[in-house]
Amino acid sequence: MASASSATPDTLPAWQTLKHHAETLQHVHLKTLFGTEPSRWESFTRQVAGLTLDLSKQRWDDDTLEHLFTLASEAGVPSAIEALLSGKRVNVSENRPALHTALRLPDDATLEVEGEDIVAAVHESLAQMERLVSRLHAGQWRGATGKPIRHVVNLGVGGSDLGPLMVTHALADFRPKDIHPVEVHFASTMDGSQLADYLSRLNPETTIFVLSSKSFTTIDTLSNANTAREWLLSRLTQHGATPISAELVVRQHFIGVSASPEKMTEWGIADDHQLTFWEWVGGRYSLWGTIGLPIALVVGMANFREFLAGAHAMDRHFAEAEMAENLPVLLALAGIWNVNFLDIRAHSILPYDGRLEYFAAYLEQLEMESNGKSVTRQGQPINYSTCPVLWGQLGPNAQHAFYQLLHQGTQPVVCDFIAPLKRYDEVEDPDTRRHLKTQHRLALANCFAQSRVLMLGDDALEDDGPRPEHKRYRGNQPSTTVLLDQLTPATLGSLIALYEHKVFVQAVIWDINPFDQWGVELGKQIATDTQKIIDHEGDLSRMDASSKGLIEAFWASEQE
Ligand SMILES: O=P(O)(O)OC[C@H]1O[C@](O)(CO)[C@@H](O)[C@@H]1O
Repeated sequence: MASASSATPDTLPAWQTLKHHAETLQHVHLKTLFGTEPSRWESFTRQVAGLTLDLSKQRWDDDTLEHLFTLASEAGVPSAIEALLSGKRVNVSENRPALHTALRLPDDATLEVEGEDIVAAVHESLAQMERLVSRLHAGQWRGATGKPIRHVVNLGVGGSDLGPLMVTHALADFRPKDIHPVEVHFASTMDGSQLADYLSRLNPETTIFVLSSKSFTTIDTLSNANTAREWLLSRLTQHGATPISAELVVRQHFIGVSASPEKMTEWGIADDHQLTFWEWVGGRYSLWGTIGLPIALVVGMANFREFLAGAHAMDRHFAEAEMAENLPVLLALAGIWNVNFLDIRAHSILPYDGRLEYFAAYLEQLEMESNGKSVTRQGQPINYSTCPVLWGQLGPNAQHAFYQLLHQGTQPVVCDFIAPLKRYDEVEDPDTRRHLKTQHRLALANCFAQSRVLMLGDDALEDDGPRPEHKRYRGNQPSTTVLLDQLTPATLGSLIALYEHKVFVQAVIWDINPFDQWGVELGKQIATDTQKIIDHEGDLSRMDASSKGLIEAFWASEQE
C-alpha cells in the first residue's frame, strides 16, 4: 500500500506541488470560485449506486484535483485498493487482511485468500444467522418458561454496537410485515445504566440477549452480560412450581456473536446459539456479517441482503472506476486537501433525516478509530496531520445548537450534509403523507440553505444593505453534500461503504494503518490496574496526586 517507496507522503513531489498550489487558493473565497466557474456542479458532482456526491462547495478547483490525483498515484492508491479487496495483509501491525468487503460478495463470487476460497464460508455464516432470525420471526424461539421471545437486547460496544444501532434505527421502516413481533434494543455502557432501564421494563420470560463481541473479552460487554445473566437466573430458575435449571435459562436466553467460539463456550453460550466470524473482519467493519444480527432481526434477511448488495455495488465501483470518477477516492481527496493543505481539522457530519440519528456516532468510530494515528505503517512518527476531529448530529437539531460556531466562530470546519431526495411515499393516509412531504421539503430547503450560507456568508442575502459587525457571516466554509435517491437498505449500504473506502484511501495517503487501534488498549490496561486500587487490592501510593484524590473522594463517598 502507501508508497511503493518508503517515502512519507509529505516528501512526495505532488505534496510539494499541492503546498504551493494551496498558497494560491488560500485566500480565494468560495463565492469567487463559484463566480468564475459557473459549471462547478457539473465538474464536481458524481452519481453512483443511488448516491449523488456534490463536492462543488469544496475550496478547490480543477488544478487542485489534478494534483490530488497525482498525489494519490504517487502514494500507491490504485495498488492499495487492489491489495485491500484481494485479501492481502493490509493490517500490518496485526499481520492480517481486512476483508469486510468479502462479507458482501454475492454467493456466486470467489475470493481466494491465502489459498482458500472464503465466499462459501461467508454465505454459510449468513445462512446460520438466517436460521436464528427465522426462528425468532416465526415465534418459535421460546424462553426457558416456554413463552415466545418478544425482546432482544444487544449487548456490545464500539463496532459491536454502533453499526447495528445506527442501521436498525435508519431502516426501521423496512420491518417485514406478518412476522412475530420482536423488538430490538441496545445496551453498551459499562456503567449499566442502559441495561438497568431494560431490566426494569422487560419481562425476563420473553427477553433474550445477544452477547456481541469480536474478542469476547471486552469488559463493558461482559459486565452487562453478567448482570443480565444474574437477572434472568434470579427471575426464572424459581419461576412456577417446577424449578428451571440455570443451564436451560442461559441456553434459551443468550446468543453469542464472536470471532472466538472457545470463549463463547467458556462463558456458557450453547454451540447452536453461537454465530462466528473471522479475525480478518475489524470490529468497526463488522456490521456486514453476524454482528449485523440485530439488523437482520429488524429488517428481515431479504432486506439485510439488499443492504449487503448496496455495499457491494460501491465496492465494485471503488475497484473499477477511474480516480476522477471514483466517489470514495474523491471524498478522501477532499478530506486530504482540507486537513493537510487548507489546515481545516474539524469535520462535522450533518444528516437531514431523523432516521440517520446515529450516523455521526457511527462515523466517529469509523473515521477516528481508524485514522487517529501518528506513526507510519513502518512505525515512524509522522509530522503531518491525519484524521480531523469529527463530530455531528442531526442537522436540523444542530442548527439550533452548534451551527452558530460554523457560521460566526473562528474555527474553519468542513461539513458533510446528507439527505434523501425522496421520502414518505409509503405513508398510506393521503393527508398525513402530504403534510409529511411538506416537512421533507422543509428539511431539504434547510439543508441546501445551510451549505449555501456556509459557502457565501451574508452574500447569500439578496438585499446587500450594510450590516453591523455582529450580524456579519464570513462564509467560505467548505462542505460536501451526499444525496441518497431515497433511504433504502441498498443505498444505506452504499453510503456506509463509501465512507469505509474514503477512510481507507486517506490512510493510504497518510501511510498509516487504519485497521488497528492500539491507542485504545493502554486505556483498558490502566483501567484494570485502577479498578484493583479502587477495590483496595492495589497500591494507591503509586498514583499521581489527581488520580489519588479522585479515588479517595470515591472511598469517602462510600463511608457516607
Ligand atoms: O467487539 P469487541 O471485541 O467487544 O470490541 C468492541 C470494540 O472495542 C474496540 O476494540 C476498542 O476498544 C473496538 O475497536 C471494538 O469495536
